[in-house]
Amino acid sequence: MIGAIADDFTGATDVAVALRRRGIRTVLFFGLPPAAAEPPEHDAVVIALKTRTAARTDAVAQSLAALGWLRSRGVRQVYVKYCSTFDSTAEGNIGPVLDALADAMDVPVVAMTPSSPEHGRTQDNGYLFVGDVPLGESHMRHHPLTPMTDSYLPRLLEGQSAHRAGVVTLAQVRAGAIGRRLAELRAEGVRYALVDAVDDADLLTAGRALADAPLVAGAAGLAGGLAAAHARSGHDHAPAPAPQGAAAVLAGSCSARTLEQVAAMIEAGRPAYRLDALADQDPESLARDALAWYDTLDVEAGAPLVYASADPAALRRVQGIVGAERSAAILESAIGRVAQGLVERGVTRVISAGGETSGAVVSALGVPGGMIGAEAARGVPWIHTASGLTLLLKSGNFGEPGLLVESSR
Ligand SMILES: Nc1ncnc2c1ncn2[C@@H]1O[C@H](COP(=O)(O)OP(=O)(O)O)[C@@H](O)[C@H]1O
Ligand SMILES: O=C(O)[C@@H](O)C(=O)COP(=O)(O)O
Repeated sequence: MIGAIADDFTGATDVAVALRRRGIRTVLFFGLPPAAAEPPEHDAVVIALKTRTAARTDAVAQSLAALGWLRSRGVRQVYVKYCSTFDSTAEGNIGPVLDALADAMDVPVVAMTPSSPEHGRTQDNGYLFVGDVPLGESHMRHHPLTPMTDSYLPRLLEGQSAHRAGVVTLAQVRAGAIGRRLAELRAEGVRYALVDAVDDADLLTAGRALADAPLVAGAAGLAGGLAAAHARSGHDHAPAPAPQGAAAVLAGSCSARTLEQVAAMIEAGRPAYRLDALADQDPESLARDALAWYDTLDVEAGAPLVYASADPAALRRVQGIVGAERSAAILESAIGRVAQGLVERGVTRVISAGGETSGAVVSALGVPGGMIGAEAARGVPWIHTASGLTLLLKSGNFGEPGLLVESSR
């Protein structure tokens, strides 16, 4: 059985659906599952944590607790899911969490890659690319919480870890030499092996080579490679019907793709309300005003959008005046409260854009987990919860420009 520990909620849905696509029955928990949790029959568990930007000690403690839960359930392989754009700060948590898990599991070498070619993320010679652009020159340099300005993965990881990092080159991957290279790195005392992968075939090769590794890390791409190696069936599941019910969209991502999707909602004439942390720094009153606006809407107007998303210039202005962490915390808290208010008013389909934002929404709604349903976009599945709510937690950069409009019809 595979057990994945994801550092944010959208990443968790992304890795869960990568497993499910290969016929692996996957249960998703938001937060640490209770000790006595009895999920339906499954082959994989994904535990969604909100540790990407948490304090280090907290991120490590939560990840170790998740490891303990997974081990108590007999998990054979642990997968640490981080972002395909390696989102983290210099004080970030990818290194410390991996250090702690590898120590706890006594694993000498951990292979990993953020490569996810279907989303345009590829790793070559240890450098991460977003499309044709090195990560540090991509739009990720403007991220509100984890601006990425370096593209060389071993340096990024070593900056956060007590251990050294090396590369398994594309030539070694394609020559079937991953195992040999891992043994070499281990002999040199290098703990982390960043595996080059520029297409899906490379990820399948890596998945086969790592099928028995106790601890592996990366984005959803390599999890898909491992899933293929463990697959119950080689086929995608038949698409389930898209959910129905009153919908609302909440957007807190400032990623380039989300900005396009927010603009598409506004262009489509959907009612849209902007949460402005410059005008009001009290999450409670921000949310109260947004809900008062919602109460005036005509149901015929279509599913509404409540958003904080801002372009890089507007974001810099807010962060300069209110502070980056403070403005993010205010807006996440406000969006969580809006989500609660919307559900109290009868919304049953909650669509949320952004990883941190989705964590805030799901936590405010108190949803313990769910089953993975149809994909509204690649890596963006509907999540069916026991309470009857359906959730779409969209990674900031995922989905076509029309995704928010279409999923909320
Ligand atoms: N206008 C804004 N000013 C300051 N921070 C913002 C603004 N809009 C959103 N944020 C914050 O930016 C962060 C975006 O992160 P996240 O939701 O993870 O998006 P992504 O998936 O694109 O990384 C959130 O913490 C959110 O509250
Ligand atoms: O790996 C990815 O790109 C996603 O699964 C993911 O983690 C995205 O995070 P957010 O952009 O913060 O939603």
